[in-house]
Parts: sequence; C-alpha cells; structure tokens
Amino acid sequence: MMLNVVLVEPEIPQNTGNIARTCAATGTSLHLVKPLGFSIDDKHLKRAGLDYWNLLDLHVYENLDEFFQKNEGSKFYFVTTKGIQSYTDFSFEEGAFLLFGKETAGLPKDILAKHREMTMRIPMVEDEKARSLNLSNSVAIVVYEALRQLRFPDLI
Ligand SMILES: C[S@@+](CC[C@H](N)C(=O)[O-])C[C@H]1O[C@@H](n2cnc3c(N)ncnc32)[C@H](O)[C@@H]1O
Repeated sequence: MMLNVVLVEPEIPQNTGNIARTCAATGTSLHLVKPLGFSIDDKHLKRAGLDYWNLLDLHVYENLDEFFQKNEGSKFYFVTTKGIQSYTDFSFEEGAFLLFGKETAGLPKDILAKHREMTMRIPMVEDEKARSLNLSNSVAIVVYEALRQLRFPDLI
C-alpha cells in the first residue's frame, strides 16, 4: 500500500470506525496495536466504518514490539501534539507508516523520545485548554497531506 496508518492502543470505536473509512476510501492500510478499547466486532466501530470494512487492508498486533518487528526497515512518522515540526515540513515517502496515539494519553513517551526527529504536530492555538484535535480528524489531515505530496496515486 502507498500509505499505512497505525493506531496505537485506540480506545474509542467511533474514531477507529471513521479512520477505517478514511483508509478504505484512500487505499491506505490500517494497523491496530493492542490493547484496543473495543472489540473488532463492536457495533459502534462497524457503524462508523459503515460498509467500508470489506475494502480495508487491516492488520492487528499484540503490542508495539510486534508491530516494529513485523515492519522492520520501514519509514515511521510519529504524529503527536509534542511534535518538533509541523506535519507540513515533512516529506512523506511511499509506503510510510504514520503512527497516532490513543485518545487519552497519546503516543508513549519513550517512543517519542527515541524517534524525536520524526515527530510532527498539527499546529493549533497556544492555549492549554485546547489540548489536542480529535484522533480521526488528525488522521485525515495527515493522510491527505501525505497523499497530496505523493500526487494522489491511484485516486480520482
Ligand atoms: C486526542 S489526542 C491525544 C492527546 C494527548 N494528550 C497528547 O497530547 O498526545 C490522540 C492522538 O491524536 C493525534 N493528535 C491530536 N491532536 C494533534 C495535534 N495537534 N498534532 C499532532 N497530533 C495530534 C495524536 O496522534 C494523538 O496521539
């Protein structure tokens, strides 16, 4: 696949359902890293993804170690409110893996520290009350920037 979205320990089924729909509609693979806050058969998850599930290239992992092992050698990008640069300052490569954190806590701190140079943020107002965007909105923003840079391959 041209792009890969990775949700690390997602908690809210409606968010993952929306993201599944974005992935299916853009030909992007979806990778879910457990623990998940819902079952893959959850009705909210299915409803939010509507009938797009059969179009989806879905991969599920027991934990982050398994994810990194199975995708060794790939290019990883970390999307976080603590990113050192704007997502628009990155060049996205074909086959890129875009990692997003869980709704309550984001990506693990040790992972962000290890991959600091590859962390990106989506700019927001400087107000501590505006802590973050919705997870599924964040995925849509970054996926479409990456696809734009790759010239919307196979999309019309
Ligand atoms: C609701 S947010 C998590 C909030 C968490 N307190 C944090 O600061 O990371 C869930 C995920 O959405 C993405 N996200 C939300 N707002 C973002 C932003 N402004 N910049 C980059 N990523 C963002 C990140 O992947 C984040 O891990």
